[in-house]
Amino acid sequence: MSSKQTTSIIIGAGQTGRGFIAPLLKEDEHQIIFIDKDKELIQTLSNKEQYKVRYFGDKLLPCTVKDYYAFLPTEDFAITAIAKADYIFTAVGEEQIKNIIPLIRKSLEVRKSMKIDSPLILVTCENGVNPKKALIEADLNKKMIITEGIVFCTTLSKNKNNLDLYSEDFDYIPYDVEASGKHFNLSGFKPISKFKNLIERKIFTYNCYSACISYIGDYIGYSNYAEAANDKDINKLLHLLSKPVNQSIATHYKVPIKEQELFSEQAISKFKNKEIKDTIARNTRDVHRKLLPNERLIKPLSLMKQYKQSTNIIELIIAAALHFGSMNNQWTESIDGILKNTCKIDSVKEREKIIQKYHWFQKNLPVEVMINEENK
Ligand SMILES: NC(=O)c1ccc[n+]([C@@H]2O[C@H](COP(=O)([O-])OP(=O)(O)OC[C@H]3O[C@@H](n4cnc5c(N)ncnc54)[C@H](O)[C@@H]3O)[C@@H](O)[C@H]2O)c1
Ligand SMILES: O=P(O)(O)OC[C@@H](O)[C@@H](O)[C@H](O)[C@H](O)CO
Repeated sequence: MSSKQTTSIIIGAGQTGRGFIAPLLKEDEHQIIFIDKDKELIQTLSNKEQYKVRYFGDKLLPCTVKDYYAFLPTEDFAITAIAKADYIFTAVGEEQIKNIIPLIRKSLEVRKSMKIDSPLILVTCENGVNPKKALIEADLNKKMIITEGIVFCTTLSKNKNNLDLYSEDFDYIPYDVEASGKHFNLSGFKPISKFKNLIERKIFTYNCYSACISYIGDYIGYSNYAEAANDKDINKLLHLLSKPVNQSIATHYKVPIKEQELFSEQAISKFKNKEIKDTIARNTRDVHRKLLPNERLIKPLSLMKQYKQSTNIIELIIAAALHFGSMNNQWTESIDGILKNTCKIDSVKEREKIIQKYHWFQKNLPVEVMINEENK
């Protein structure tokens, strides 16, 4: 296909795949092949032959990504390309990982028939505490190296019809070196030991705050994410939320409190940065996923309980997420049913506490009043 040294497949040619992972892979070394289930996107990528990634604040020169191929997962070219590849990076969303298994299985069979002995390396680049789980359960780790990366970088596309994107200037993806069993010889990828701790801290700090900003921001009426993050009441909430988040995370993951506080401050200052034109809509997406027990809201709640921290504010954010789901017709069950069956909160008393706050949102109570209630 090409004379470049390394063939790298990016499954998921959306914001992160196209705008963050592709520019990280050095153009002169990597033959990039995008695989995406969106037919229109694949057609546009193939027709336009190149696109630009600009950087928030416009202080850096844009990067042009070109000389790539783009296929649908159903095309034979996709199977052959994966069969011959060195690396696969996924950026499809954690819940979509299970759907790429048949494609990878077929490709591994073809790889075997081609007698390619070198190991195929897959790095998930998804938000979530265990994105590789479905791949391991499908036993794919016996035939390839599977590891996880963390995406700290925000990358946004304007709309579906425009390939160009805006991204933060982030030059690496931390990856789990223990799971991969080796250091990759890849610039842009940084080996991390005790990776599970870092990915969990990231989801329970950064993404927990992002849920606070976006679900409360949506309730107040914001559509611009940074504007919501700078709102006076949301700031107060972030301040109140960060205390139990930092205490419980520092204790649970055995990191110095100062280190966790710095991590937390970095998250808040990123989200308040008005140069990053993020939207409330992108951050509120998939509310059901965000309410799962191992996710950004329920897991911090259980850590706070475990380490005897105040749970008032996180309960309020959970209530805001439930309210968002109701307003957007996301539930077929009662709120109690969601708390019991999706969030897996067994205690009736605890569910009642959250439902009471959910009613505050249903009654349109001002956020300031809710904060005062919580601080009584
Ligand atoms: N965009 C960001 O700023 C950002 C930041 C941190 C983490 N992430 C994470 O990166 C991942 C991707 O997010 P995104 O923002 O790029 O989403 P996105 O919706 O922009 O892109 C996802 C792409 O994956 C494709 N896709 C979905 N299922 C597929 C499948 N089964 N086979 C092939 N293609 C499939 C979609 O068609 C889409 O083009 C998510 O896990 C997200 O949480 C994104
Ligand atoms: O991508 P999601 O839907 O899991 O979460 C939305 C945001 O919280 C997320 O994309 C953050 O902006 C990103 O993880 C940077 O911290």
